[in-house]
Amino acid sequence: MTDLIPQIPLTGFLATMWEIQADRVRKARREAGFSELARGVACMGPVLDFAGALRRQRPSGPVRVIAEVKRASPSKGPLFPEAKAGDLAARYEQAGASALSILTEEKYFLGHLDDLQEAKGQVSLPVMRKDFLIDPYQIAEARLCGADACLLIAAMLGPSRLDEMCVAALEFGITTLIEVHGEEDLAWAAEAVEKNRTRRPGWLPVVGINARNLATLQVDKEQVLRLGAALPEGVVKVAESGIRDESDARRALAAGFDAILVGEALVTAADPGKALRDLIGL
Ligand SMILES: O=P(O)(O)OC[C@@H](O)[C@@H](O)c1c[nH]c2ccccc12
Repeated sequence: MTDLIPQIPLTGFLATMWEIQADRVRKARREAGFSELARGVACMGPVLDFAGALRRQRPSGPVRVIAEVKRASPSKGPLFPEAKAGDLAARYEQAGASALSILTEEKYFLGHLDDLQEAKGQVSLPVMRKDFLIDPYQIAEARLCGADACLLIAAMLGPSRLDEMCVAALEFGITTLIEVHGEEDLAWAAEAVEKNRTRRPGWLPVVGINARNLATLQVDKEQVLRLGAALPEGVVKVAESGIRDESDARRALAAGFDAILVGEALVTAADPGKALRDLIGL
């Protein structure tokens, strides 16, 4: 897969982001080719079990939280621009996070791949690269920077590219969090999950429902609860975006989600560790 053209028509923020990512991949490839990266990946140690860390063992168990390092967002602007990824990651771990999400997108989220490496060096939790990944090259990059998992946005990739990215992730030994927002991309995700299960029996899929539509950046919290019920069986279910307090977390749990992904409410709190502890109810 060397072409960097969207497989499906993209609008709004997703279209803008595709162009930015395609540029980044072209530039990065000039510095280090794909085969060079793949060789590096082959020398990496084992990954941590991101999916297993999120699955709730009993229905009454505490909510699993993926705590996010996010300096800024396209909708709100700067949130915690001076955040140190390693420090924040360590505070999240101490406060009881089950896994971490590290935004590596530079232009709108003020993240960097170095943040991933820095966070990974400070914690023993599974860490996910959160970005708008469009090419297997970026999955190899994630793995080389210590990621145990990476985000795949179904509405950005379309069905066949999503599947190709899943194959690359399996190859590089990294877990995927497949993110959906609506019914169409949910169907693509379900298809990709089924194919991957055939490729790797026993593979535990992780699917996230994002309350935010990434083309328009609008949030619809009810949509998450509705679509949660439509997720296939045997999938680790993650509710993403707009979760601010314990009542939001409780609603996600009641709707059958295993885990929640929280960024803004933590990074904008005076004490992110305390905000996380309150959310988990420890
Ligand atoms: O900051 P919030 O509202 O708690 O949301 C976190 C996370 O869900 C959000 O950052 C996110 C979800 N999907 C994404 C895709 C790309 C970038 C960011 C995201």
